[in-house]
Amino acid sequence: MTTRVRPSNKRCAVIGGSGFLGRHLVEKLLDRGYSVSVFDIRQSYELPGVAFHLGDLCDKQALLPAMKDVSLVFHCASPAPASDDRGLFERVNIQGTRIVIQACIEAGVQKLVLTSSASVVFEGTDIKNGREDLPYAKKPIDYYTETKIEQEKLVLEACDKEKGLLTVAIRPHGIFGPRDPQLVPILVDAARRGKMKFIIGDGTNLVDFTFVENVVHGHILAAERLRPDSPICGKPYHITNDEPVKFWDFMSDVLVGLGYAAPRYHLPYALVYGLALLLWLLALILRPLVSFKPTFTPMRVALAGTHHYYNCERAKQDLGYKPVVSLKDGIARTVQSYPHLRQGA
Ligand SMILES: NC(=O)C1=CN([C@@H]2O[C@H](COP(=O)(O)OP(=O)(O)OC[C@H]3O[C@@H](n4cnc5c(N)ncnc54)[C@H](O)[C@@H]3O)[C@@H](O)[C@H]2O)C=CC1
Ligand SMILES: CC(C)=CCC[C@@H](C)[C@H]1CC[C@H]2C3=C(CC[C@]12C)[C@@]1(C)CCC(=O)C[C@@H]1CC3
Repeated sequence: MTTRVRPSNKRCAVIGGSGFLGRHLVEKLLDRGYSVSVFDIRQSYELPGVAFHLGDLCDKQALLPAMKDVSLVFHCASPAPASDDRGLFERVNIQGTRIVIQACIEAGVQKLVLTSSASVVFEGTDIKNGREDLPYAKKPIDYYTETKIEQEKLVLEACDKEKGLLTVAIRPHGIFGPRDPQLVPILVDAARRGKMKFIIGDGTNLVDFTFVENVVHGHILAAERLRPDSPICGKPYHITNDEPVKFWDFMSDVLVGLGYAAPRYHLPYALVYGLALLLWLLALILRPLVSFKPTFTPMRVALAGTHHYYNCERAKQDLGYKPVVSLKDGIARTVQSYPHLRQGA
């Protein structure tokens, strides 16, 4: 008779562990005494106690060694939203996630925690205090969102106590913090090119921006509370800073903190959205001839000009979640961490 070795509770794998969120998650898991395998297409750092497995998550044979003797898998890999590559999003976020689930089952993994996104319910119009029971976006605003929806459905539907795989999805929103490759660098690049003088709309729209350590905290709570008898199995959870802020106040705080001027002049939302749509279409048509990436994509304009903030009461109730870093401290720590992006640097 063969006895199956039950994977140790403190052994986990982070798919996408070389990324912004993934690396913060790995660091916190190590602090908490986990041993960690990272699976990613690239290795962006080295840390004692972390075993790197390089490969594409669409390749099950490459994934399996990273899941050996692992009881818990975090899946936080995705192509960057800015890539706007439909084929890539479908391959990685949909087909790849199916493969991740199959690999978890084959490897005897007991828990799978997906990093989804609160944007799975966002269609470009206001969301105020949105709860998890809002329907998925029927008209997702871009391919990234479209495939994040399918990815979340796949993972939550895979929750099967009989088969021994428990799943949960974390839906963060607007993650920011040290080493973020997206929000602050894109913002500073736009400011340096003189494109951050304008406020889109009246500037009163409230949005969630979530400090990365709060997102990590939500993931770890979910992983540790995920048990066959817990109410969290197969459910999505909003994880935010629980401090909705005016989009343009947040942008101004980051810009001013880095020595740039805050945006001042107002432009009508509909005009900017229309222009962004036109530019996006133009870029699509001209793609075979010239490649240019507009800074103000329809998705970014929609995010900059509408309310989108989410209620995280369910995470508080079921996970015992409470943000560990305030927005003010998060912004201060973020600004401090980018000396090379300061005005004049
Ligand atoms: N940054 C944000 O504001 C938000 C991010 N999310 C989600 O959080 C997760 C992490 O995002 P970030 O850390 O911001 O992105 P990131 O781009 O820094 O990290 C993603 C990682 O996934 C890896 N990856 C991509 N394709 C892969 C593949 N085929 N096989 C293996 N690894 C692959 C990349 O190499 C990268 O290291 C993603 O699932 C994203 O959808 C959700 C809400 C907001
Ligand atoms: C229009 C403008 C002022 C752009 C500069 C900032 C933007 C780059 C960010 C503002 C909100 C951010 C955001 C995301 C990416 C970066 C921003 C557009 C996400 C799309 C990342 C992936 C998600 O799942 C949702 C995020 C929502 C907020």
